[in-house]
Order: sequence, then C-alpha cells, then structure tokens
Amino acid sequence: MAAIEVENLYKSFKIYSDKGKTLKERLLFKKRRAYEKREVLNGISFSIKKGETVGLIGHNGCGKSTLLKLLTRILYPDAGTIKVEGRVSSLLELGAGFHPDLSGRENIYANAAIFGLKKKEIDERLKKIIDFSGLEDFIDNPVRTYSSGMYTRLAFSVAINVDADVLLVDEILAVGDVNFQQKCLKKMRQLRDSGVTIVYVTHDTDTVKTFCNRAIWIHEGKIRKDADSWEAVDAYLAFMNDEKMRELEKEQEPVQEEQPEEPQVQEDINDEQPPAEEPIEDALTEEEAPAEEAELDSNHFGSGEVLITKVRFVDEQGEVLDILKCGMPVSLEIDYQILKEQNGYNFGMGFFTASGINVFSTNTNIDNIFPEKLPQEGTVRFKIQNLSLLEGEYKLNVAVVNADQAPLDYYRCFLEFAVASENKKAVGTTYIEHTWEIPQA
Ligand SMILES: Nc1ncnc2c1ncn2[C@@H]1O[C@H](COP(=O)(O)OP(=O)(O)OP(=O)(O)O)[C@@H](O)[C@H]1O
Repeated sequence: MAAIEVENLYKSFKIYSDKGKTLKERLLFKKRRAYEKREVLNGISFSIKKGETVGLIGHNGCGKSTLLKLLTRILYPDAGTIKVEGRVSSLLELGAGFHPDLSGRENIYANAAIFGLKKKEIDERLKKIIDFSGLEDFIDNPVRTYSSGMYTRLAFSVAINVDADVLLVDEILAVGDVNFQQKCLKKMRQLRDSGVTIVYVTHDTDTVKTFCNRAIWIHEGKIRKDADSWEAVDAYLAFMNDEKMRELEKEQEPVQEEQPEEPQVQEDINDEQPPAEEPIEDALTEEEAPAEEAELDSNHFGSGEVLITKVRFVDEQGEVLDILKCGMPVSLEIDYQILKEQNGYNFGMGFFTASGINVFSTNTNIDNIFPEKLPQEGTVRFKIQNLSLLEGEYKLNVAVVNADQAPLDYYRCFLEFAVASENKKAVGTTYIEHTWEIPQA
C-alpha cells in the first residue's frame, strides 16, 4: 500500500532580478519588478510504499528540500498531485515551526499540535520529549537563546515522538553533535523497523546506503534514478565524479590555449574563476583516452568510500595507449578519489584472458607496500618494465580495498585491451624471456 503518491509534480520559484534599492522604490514599482521563473521540479512522479525508507539525493539546489516541503505542505505545487497517508511528522529547516520568544516547553506544545497531537497527548509525551532532547536544564528558556544544535535536539525530539506514520527529515541532523546524531539515527532505525515510512534528504551518501532501502536521485528537475539505495548512490557518485573531472578539464583549457586570438575569451574565463594556480596532474589534463577510459557503471562492488575514477595504459612519455605491445615498457595508471579516509589502502590489478583465466594479479600489500595515508585524490601507477603479455585480447581488473581488505571500489573488468606483438611470438599468454641451446651434430 502506498504511503506517499506523487504524480507529475511541477514547482517553480520567481526570482526577482530587480528588487529596488529602497522601500519606496519597491512600493512604487511593485508591479513592474522583473523576475524570472526558476523551474525546480519538472514533472516528478513516484510512489513510496508504507514502511519504505527513501533517501533523496542530488547536488546542491536540485530541489530535494523543495520536494520535502511540498510533501509536508509547507509549499504548494504549480501542478501535480501529492497524496500522503496517515500522520506526517517532519524535521525540516532549522527552527522552522519554533517561535523564538516561547520557551522550549511551550514550543513543544505548539510544534506537536502542528503535527496533530491534542494537549492531553502532548502532556503524556512531554517527559519523553524533554528526556530525549537532553535539554532539561534549558527547557524553560526562550528558544532564541538556543544554539543550532539545541534547536535540532528539540525539533527532532518532537518529530519522533508524535506517533507519525510518515517521517520527513531534511539534512538537519548534521547540526547535532556526534553523540546526538548517533542517537537520532538509532531512533530512526527503530522507527523504520516499526514500520514508519521515512523520507530522508541528505548529502551523507554512506548513511543513505546503510539506512535507506531505496534512493531517489533528483537532477535538473527530474528523477534521474530511482533504485535500490546502493545502486542509486553509486550512480550519483560516479556522475558527480565525472562532473568534477569535466570541471578540472575545463579549468585546464585556458592554460593549454595560452595565446588566444581573442582577448575576450580570457576575460570571460577570468570572470568565472581565476586561472588554475596549482599544476594539475598530467593524468587529468589528457584530452582523451577513448579506448582506455572505461565508463563507470554499476557492474562493480565496494563501499564507494574510495572511488577508482579512471584507468588507462600509458607509455614512457605518458601518452595514452590504445594497443599495447609485447616487450614494451607500460604503466597502468589508476586515478582514485577518497571520499572517506580509511585505515589504509591496498590497490590491486589483474590481467585476465578474454575467456576469464587469470594471467597475473597482484596488489600493493603483496608487494609489501602499505600506504596508510594518501592525498585525497591522485594517481597510482603500476609500472611494467617489459610487458610480457603475448598478442591477444585481455581484460583488466582493478580494485582498491582498505587495510581490513574490505572492498572500497572493485571492478571485475574495468576495461578490455589488446596486445600486439611484432617480434615476440609464442603460444600462450605470457612471453618468457629465453634462449635455446641445441646440441651440435
Ligand atoms: N522560497 C524560494 N524562493 C526562491 N527560490 C527558491 C526558494 N526555495 C528554494 N528555491 C530555489 O530552488 C532551488 C532548489 O532549492 P532546494 O533548497 O530545494 O535545493 P536542495 O536540493 O535541497 O539543495 P541543498 O542540497 O543545497 O540543500 C534552488 O535553486 C533554490 O535557490
């Protein structure tokens, strides 16, 4: 049975470009104020079953909070329908729904009443709410004297104690201290397990993976992916990573076109952002590496806390190779990005034949390299002095695991590549340097 049913939802905001400098100007030109319409949600439809826990993900400003506010009916859509079954409780913007001059206790009554509780029901829950908030000593002070963390504590304590069927939570938990965050997540898990439907907006993709069973990724006003939380988060992180790469490559462009014909181009670029001050890794400035740069897809596993973002073969000059040659020096470059620091890192690679036979695999730990700390992003190079693979088609596995060998990003076949051979001929997969000794007659 559906707890939330959203159909063809549209929401735009008017953005006023000329507000008028003074109140007089604003009043006089009230009707003439120029505005543009910003489409935020552009035809969103989904259905959430009772008891589901759904993470809403997407980049800043994509409309997650707007969607949550529409579900809470703080905002109304331009078009589309929203049906929510049962009592709704929400934890939206910091302090939303609190009156600054009322005490914590008075705000509990006011807030819980908004969620549909009668005075008697609130009386019964008051102690529980105050206890959970940990604000006993401050509960009779006006909430304007509260810190942002204290606001969150109070708001959360009310939101989870109103026996809601549907709980809508915005990124608000980030404000509380670590202990309170853990306490909230524990409580939310209990609510989830007792069948409460939860929609959770957050940028903490780890929590989405572990806490939610499903995630909806909003992009450019539409649903880009609505799937199992791991699958949706991986797709979102891969996309964000690609975006980052594109930005880095764009930043690089003016540096490459140092003497442009049109000074205007330079000005535009300067407007946007200052020219790159830091030297950017060679690897990121390569214009293209079509054959080697396999696209990230969901056909791999790992926590995603460290991502393998690009992999390529290069020659001694750093030129990307389409075809490798038996006997040549080759480097395998693995670009990574750390989203969450680990207790250590172990990078691995493996060559497989097209039919899946492992020709050679190793990792940094096997080679007695145990990196504990790494730059947040960089390139690991696996250098081969003399490629001994024979002519043929091969597959490449790449992986990074942590010091406990837990997979962070593991690809069974990141890319397929070909090896050619001009003078090193033999049968099999590996060329073994050799000589023959033949008895003389
Ligand atoms: N009341 C409003 N008036 C005008 N524009 C608004 C209003 N509320 C939101 N917006 C705009 O709508 C867009 C979506 O905002 P929203 O807060 O929903 O994004 P979000 O995905 O929650 O972002 P974040 O991850 O940064 O919290 C933004 O461009 C924002 O500026």
